[in-house]
Amino acid sequence: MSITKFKLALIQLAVGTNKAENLLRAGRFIQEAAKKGAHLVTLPECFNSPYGTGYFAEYAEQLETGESSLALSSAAKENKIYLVGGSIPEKKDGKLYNTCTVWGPDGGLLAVHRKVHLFDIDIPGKIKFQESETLSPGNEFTSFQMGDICKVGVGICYDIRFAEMAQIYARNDCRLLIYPGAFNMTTGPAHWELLQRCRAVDNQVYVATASPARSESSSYVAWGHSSAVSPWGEVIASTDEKESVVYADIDLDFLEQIRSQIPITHQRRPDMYEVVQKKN
Ligand SMILES: NC(=O)CCC(=O)C(=O)O
Repeated sequence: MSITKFKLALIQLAVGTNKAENLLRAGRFIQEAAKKGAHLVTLPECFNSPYGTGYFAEYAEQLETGESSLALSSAAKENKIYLVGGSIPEKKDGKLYNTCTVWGPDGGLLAVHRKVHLFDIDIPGKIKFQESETLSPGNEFTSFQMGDICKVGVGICYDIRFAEMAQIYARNDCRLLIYPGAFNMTTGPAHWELLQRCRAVDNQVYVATASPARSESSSYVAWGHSSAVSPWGEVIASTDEKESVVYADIDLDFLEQIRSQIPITHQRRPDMYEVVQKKN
């Protein structure tokens, strides 16, 4: 019989300018989460580097040889967990990406997600951010199979705003969507929880986010509030802005119950509308 319940840990890491220290801290929290029974652990967006276009080139690594990949692979293996490695600035073929790697309990690389939707916004007097000044977008959807438990879809931060991507993951059998992310002090209070609850209710899936902890002295001040939301749209675990680990119990029987009670999957009208996946 396959497992239908497991513990998810979301590490809201205090990320600083010292990469080695970021990796060490992440390793310690991963170990703590595994000891507390987490089967799947997630780090935040840009967990090895401060988040900002001025930092990406300096902190970027190649996935095959980088110290962050090595640290994540070892942490997954030593703690026998599935690990969504937040994201890091990646250098590949002369370009930079915002990239999430996923590791299995044997330390093997299970999936690579390069942020598909770059965070380019301009809210006058509040925040202007242009990831595309230095980063290139990824061009693939990314999911991974967590043993025989469930399939998990991966997006990075701004990706959560694109409902079609979540719909495609759900249609492809993902029951949990994970978004390492770093919303800010303008869009965070307005949209962070709302978007997670929307993606969860629309698709009847669990949705989880992991943010860096807030640092008022950073050039980009993160909102924090790493959370998990159930397919009912309820926030089942969350935190404030400080460094912490959020634990959530994922219950796939509950998810199936909701899907059978409100069977929207079978009630769609493809004769009237359709979301089409054009790439893998
Ligand atoms: N790092 C990001 O993609 C930030 C996204 C964000 O803050 C938003 O409002 O969307």
